[in-house]
Amino acid sequence: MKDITKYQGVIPAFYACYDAEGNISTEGVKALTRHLIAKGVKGVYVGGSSGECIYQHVDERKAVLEAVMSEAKGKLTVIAHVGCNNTADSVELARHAESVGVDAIASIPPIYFHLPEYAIAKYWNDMSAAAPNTEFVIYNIPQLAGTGLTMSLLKEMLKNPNVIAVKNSSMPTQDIQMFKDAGIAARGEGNFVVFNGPDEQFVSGRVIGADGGIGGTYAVMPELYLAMNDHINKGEIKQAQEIQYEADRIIYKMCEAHGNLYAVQKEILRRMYGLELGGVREPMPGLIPEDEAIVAEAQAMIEAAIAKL
Ligand SMILES: CC(=O)N[C@H](C=O)[C@@H](O)[C@H](O)[C@H](O)CO
Ligand SMILES: CC(=O)C(=O)O
Repeated sequence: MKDITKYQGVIPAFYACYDAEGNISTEGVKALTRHLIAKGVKGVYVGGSSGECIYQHVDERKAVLEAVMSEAKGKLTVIAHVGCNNTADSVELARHAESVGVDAIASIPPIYFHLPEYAIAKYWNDMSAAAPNTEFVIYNIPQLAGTGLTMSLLKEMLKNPNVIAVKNSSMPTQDIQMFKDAGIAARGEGNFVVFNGPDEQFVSGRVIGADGGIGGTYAVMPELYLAMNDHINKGEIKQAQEIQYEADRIIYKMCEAHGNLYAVQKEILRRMYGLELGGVREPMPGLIPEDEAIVAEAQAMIEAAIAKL
């Protein structure tokens, strides 16, 4: 039996942390890691979409993961997203992730070219072979990757015993149940995990069977997701739903800015906790002066929602 309890809970997607010049700030990475440990989250998902992985070099991604591990080892479940869109770099990151002791590696499928399933499976399995003692999480995010996880591809991947989970960011919550059923059919109850992706439906995802969630807005308001998760564990759906509605309104507010959602969230963390995590890398749009009111309003909404818990 695998130990899947380490994946059951609230796992914030880690934000890219930059200094004033836009270089990786390992100090920022460490500070954000300590901040999330203090908030009581289950783990972190490093180097995914929120980590701006597609805009970072291999060496930068290694430095980020090493800085996370220096604070998180033994305290958090660490899942390292290692996909780079070419096999060689992804394999290098997978090997590195295992060497620093992560719990799992994860990857999106190759993006841009729509490759056949056998090529996607080989891409993932090559990474997994470079981290043979590390569990593997399939990241399904069809609206951004341009390729969706099919049942035949999942079944092919389930032949690899390291494949422990799907992080599902597609919008139909029924996909969670479908992937989980297939995983359990292959591995047995308690041996396969599905993570909820869309934060806006964390409660629905958990209710239909997601074991936990990995999300891009957890780090800015972990209290809300931790409370939703606790309510769901106790069967208190109405209370969980009320917090979900608040979280969704906050997300919609943050998305009104000209600047990218991650830029908004990092600015809110700076204002609330003094965390200096920088902006976002171009071509993602940064904050502009007109975003001030939206940032302030979103921060006030977060503070009010936390105060109500
Ligand atoms: C499309 C996308 O980026 N999805 C993320 C991961 O699943 C979510 O966590 C979103 O960041 C979140 O739901 C806000 O829209
Ligand atoms: C949101 C998320 O899961 C990611 O950053 O990849």
